Amino acid sequence: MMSQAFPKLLSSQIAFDIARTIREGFDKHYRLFRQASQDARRYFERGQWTVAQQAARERIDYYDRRVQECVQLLEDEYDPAELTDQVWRESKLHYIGMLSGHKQPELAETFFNSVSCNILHRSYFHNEFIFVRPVVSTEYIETDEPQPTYRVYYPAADGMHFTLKRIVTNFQLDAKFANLSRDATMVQARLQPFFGDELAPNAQFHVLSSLFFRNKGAYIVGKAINGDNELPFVIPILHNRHGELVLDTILLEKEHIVVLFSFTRAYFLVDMEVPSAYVQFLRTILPRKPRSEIYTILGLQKQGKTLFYRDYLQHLKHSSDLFESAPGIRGLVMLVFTLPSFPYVFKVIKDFYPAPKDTTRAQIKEKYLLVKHHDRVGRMADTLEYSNVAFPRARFAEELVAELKKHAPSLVEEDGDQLIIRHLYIERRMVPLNMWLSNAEQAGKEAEIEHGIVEYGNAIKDLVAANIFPGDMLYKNFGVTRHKRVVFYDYDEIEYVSDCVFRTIPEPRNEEDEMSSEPWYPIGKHDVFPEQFGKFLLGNAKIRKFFMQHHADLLTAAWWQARQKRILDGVVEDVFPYPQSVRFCYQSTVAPALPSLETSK
Ligand SMILES: Nc1ncnc2c1ncn2[C@@H]1O[C@H](COP(=O)(O)OP(=O)(O)OP(=O)(O)O)[C@@H](O)[C@H]1O
Repeated sequence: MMSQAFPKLLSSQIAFDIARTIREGFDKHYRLFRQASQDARRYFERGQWTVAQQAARERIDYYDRRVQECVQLLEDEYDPAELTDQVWRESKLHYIGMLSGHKQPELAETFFNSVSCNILHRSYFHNEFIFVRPVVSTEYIETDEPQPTYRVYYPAADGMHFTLKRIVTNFQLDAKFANLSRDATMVQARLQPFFGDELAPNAQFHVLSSLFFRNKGAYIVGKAINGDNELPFVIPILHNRHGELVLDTILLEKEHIVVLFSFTRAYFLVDMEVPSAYVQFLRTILPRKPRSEIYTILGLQKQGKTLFYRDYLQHLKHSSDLFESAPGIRGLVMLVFTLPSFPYVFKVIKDFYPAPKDTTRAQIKEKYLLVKHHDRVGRMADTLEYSNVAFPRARFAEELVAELKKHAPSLVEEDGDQLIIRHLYIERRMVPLNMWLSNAEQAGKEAEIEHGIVEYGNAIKDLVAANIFPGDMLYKNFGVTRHKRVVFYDYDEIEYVSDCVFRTIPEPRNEEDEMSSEPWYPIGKHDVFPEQFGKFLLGNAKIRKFFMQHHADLLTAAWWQARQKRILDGVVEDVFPYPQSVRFCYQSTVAPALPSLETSK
C-alpha cells in the first residue's frame, strides 16, 4: 500500500541536492574500489606481495571513509533544522530516480542508508527514509564496457587445447608464463572425464571476465558445460620461483571451491562494473552460499552486512525458537549466544573480566578490527560488527536475559517488547573443537580425533605463516566448520608473531629453583614458552599421541623462532587455499618438468 505521506510533487531543492551529493559520494567510492582491483592486478604481475597486502587492507576502510566524507559535506552544507522528515522522504525518491541505469544500484542504496543513518538519530530510522528492501532491480543489468561479465568459449569449434590457452591469454596478464602449453595440457587432462571423448554440441566454457586476486594468487573462475551437465571450476595462477606464471591446478571438487570462497579468508579484489552480475554467476557455482557472503568475499562487505541483516530479520519472522547461550565452555570476556535454527553466533563483550584477563573493551575491539583487516588465511572467522541491534524480547530464554544483564549491563537495554544490544559481533557458528574432540572420544572415533588434532596444528601453522600468534591456544578457542576445517575464533589475546619473544625455559640454577612452584626466572610481557603448551593441550592420551605424531614441533621454541625469523626477513609465505595433493606439481608423472612452488617465496 502506498504511504499516505507519499509526496505528490517533489518540491524541495535541498532534497535533490542531498540525493545528488550522496550519489556522487557513492560513485567516488566505487571508482576507488575498482581502482584498488586494477592495482591488485599490477601488483600480481610484478610480484609485489607486501604492497598488495597493504593495499588490500586499506581497501577495507574505503567505504567508511567515503560515508564520513559525505556526512561531513552534508553537515557543513545544511542546518539540522533544514533536514526535515519531508526532505529525507523526498531525497530518497530523488535518489531512486538517479539510480535508473546505474550499474551498482544495490550498493548505492546501501550507501544512502549508511549516510542517512549517520545523520539521523536511531529513533528516526524509518522505512520511508532508508532502503529497507532493495527498490531498484539488479536483474539483467548489462555492462557498458567492452568486456561482458563472462566470456563464452566453444571448444568443439576451436579445439580444447587452444580454447584452454585462449581462456588464460585473454586476461592479457603482463607477465610471462613458464610454459602455458604444458599447463593447459594438465588442465585438459583433468577435464577429460567431464567432457569424455566426444563433445556435446553445446560444449562451452563460461569464464568471468575479471580475475580474482588475493594474496599471491590470481584465480580464473568459470564453469564448463557439456550436454545437461555443468562443472564449476577455478584455476589458480601463481608465480614460480623465477617469477614466471604457472597454472597451479584446476579446482573441480565442489568442496575445494567452497573452501576457497570461505568466510575465513581475506576478501578478493575483482574489477567488476556490475557486481550483481558476478554475484549471480557465483551463485550458480556456490548455490548454498547466501548472497550476503558472496558480496562480502568480493570485498563489498557493507552490502554483505546489509543483506545478512535482511536475511536475519526474515529468518526471525519465520522461526519461533529461542535465543540461548551457545553450547560449550563460557568465555571470560565474551558472552556468546545463538538461535539454534540459525547458523550464527552473537558475541557481546562483557563489562567485567575476571583475572587473569587484563584487557579493556577498547583493546578487545581493536583485536577484532585487526582480524578484520588481516589476511585470515582460512583459519580465522570473519565477524560482522553491529551497533544497536533490536531483538524481540519474547524470543530470549530467561536465563540468557539474566546473563546479559549480569555480565554486560552497559550494553543491554529493554525497550518495550524489544531488547536492544548496543554492540555485538556476529560470526558463523562452528562446533567448538573441545566438544568435537570429546564427542569423537565418546563415540570411539579415533580417526576423528586424529583429524581434529592434525587440523588444529595446521590451523596454528597457517596463522603463524600470516604473522598471527593466537595467544590462547586452548581447544575451546577453535571451532570446526561444516567442511571439518579447524578455525580460530577467540581474538582477545591475539598478538603478531613478530612481536613475541619465544623462549626456552632456562635451566634451574639450584635446587631451590627446581622446587619452586612459581617461575624463578623473570618473564617479559611478550615472552612465550612453547615447551609449556603441552601442559594445557596434552592431558588426554589419545590427543597426546596424535599431537606428538603430527605437531611436536609446536612445543619447541626453535620452531617458533625460525618462523618468526622468516617473517622478520620479509618473507610472505605461501598459504594454499586448497590441498597440496591437487596441485599439478605434485603429480608424480610431471613433477620433474615443473618448478617447485614450495620454495617460490
Ligand atoms: N563461532 C562460534 N561457534 C560456536 N561456538 C562459539 C563460537 N564462538 C564462540 N563460541 C562459544 O563461546 C565460547 C566463548 O567464546 P570466545 O572464546 O570467543 O570467548 P572468550 O571470552 O574470548 O573466551 P576466553 O575466556 O577463552 O578468552 C567458546 O568457548 C565457544 O563455546
